[in-house]
Parts: sequence; C-alpha cells; structure tokens
Amino acid sequence: MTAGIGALDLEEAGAVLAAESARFASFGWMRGTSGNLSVVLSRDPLRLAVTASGRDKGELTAADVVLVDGRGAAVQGGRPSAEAELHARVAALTGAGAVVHVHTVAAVAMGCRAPGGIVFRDLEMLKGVGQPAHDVDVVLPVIANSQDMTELGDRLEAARNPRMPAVVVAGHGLYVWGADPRQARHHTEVVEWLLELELAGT
Ligand SMILES: CSC[C@@H](O)[C@@H](O)C(=O)COP(=O)(O)O
Ligand SMILES: [Zn+2]
Repeated sequence: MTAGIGALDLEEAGAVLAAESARFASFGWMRGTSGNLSVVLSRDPLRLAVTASGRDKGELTAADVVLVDGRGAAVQGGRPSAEAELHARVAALTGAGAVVHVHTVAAVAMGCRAPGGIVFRDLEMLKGVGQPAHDVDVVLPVIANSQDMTELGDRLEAARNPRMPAVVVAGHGLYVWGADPRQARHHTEVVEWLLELELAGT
C-alpha cells in the first residue's frame, strides 16, 4: 500500500485506513474504540480522510471514513473522529501525509514517568525515525492532555521536536506521523518499540 497526496479518492483512503487500523488494533493499540487515523488527500485546500468517530477500530470498513477540512470539520461523510482537528493541525504543521493516533499502555506509562520528555540514545531502532543510532539524544516530547483540540494543537506545536515525528499526550496516548500511511505505520511501530523498551527499564 502506497499513498501519495492526491493519489486516493475517499473510498480508497477508507480502505487504506481500515487496513492500517486493523493492524494496530490487532496489536492491542486501539482498544475499546480508541485511536484514529488520517491521510491527506489534498494540500490546497487541505483535505484529509479521517476515521469515523466511535467505531471499533478493529472492524472498520472502507465506508468508515469522513472527508474533513483544515479545521477537522466534515466536508463529506458522517461524524469524523473527535480528534480530526488535531490530525489536520499536525498535517499542516509538519507537512505529513498521514497521521496515526493510538492508545498504548507504554505511551501513557512513559508519559507519566517522564513528563518533561522521553530521551532515547544509542539505539539502532532510532534509524527508523531518521535519527542516528549513536551518540545523539533524541527527545520524544510529552504534552498535557486536553479535550480542546485547539489547545492540544497549540501544545503540540510548542513542544514538537522536528527530529521526532511523534508526540506523547499524557494520560492519553501517542500521535505519530509520516509522509504517507506506510511511513506513518513504520514510525508508529518504531516509536512504540522505543517506548516499550524504556518501560522495560533497560
Ligand atoms: C476510548 S474513546 C477515546 C476517545 O475519546 C479518543 O481519545 C479516541 O482516541 C477515539 O475517538 P474517535 O472519536 O473514535 O476517533
Ligand atoms: Zn485518543
């Protein structure tokens, strides 16, 4: 599965997001309807396909997708994810083509343990987020949670580290992005692996 901007229509995007979502749900990262995914369909104006709100993320179909604008408001389809505005903000801010949000135990536990940011160093897996495997501290920012997506977006913008395509939301979960859904998936799996390692206390 590859998806460049403008390469997908809404239904195709829904099929891609459903497949990605089923994968993350199978890992236990989207329990109890948690989490949401998006892919950018156009840049100007900004339009994203985002998962519909409140669905079981392990059972999505290609129809469980909503087209939203740059503020996360529905343009076509039903009720978008409650966090659609944040997806649009991340896409606008970072230039990402796809955004992943998962509720992992490791993200919440490490956000609690290191509220000032989680530092990784000297790990081969850092190459999976484009960073050196040796001698460089790479910080994964942690931001406070909010039910206000504009506030959460402001916090993400202020805290984000251009070296790390991810942010932990304390007491909530993990936001990760990439150029397309495939890269966003790889970044998600790498960051979650790093968090699980830290949590293991090595
Ligand atoms: C267990 S529901 C958690 C939600 O409040 C939210 O954080 C979430 O990740 C899913 O919201 P959704 O509106 O389905 O995209
Ligand atoms: Zn969430």
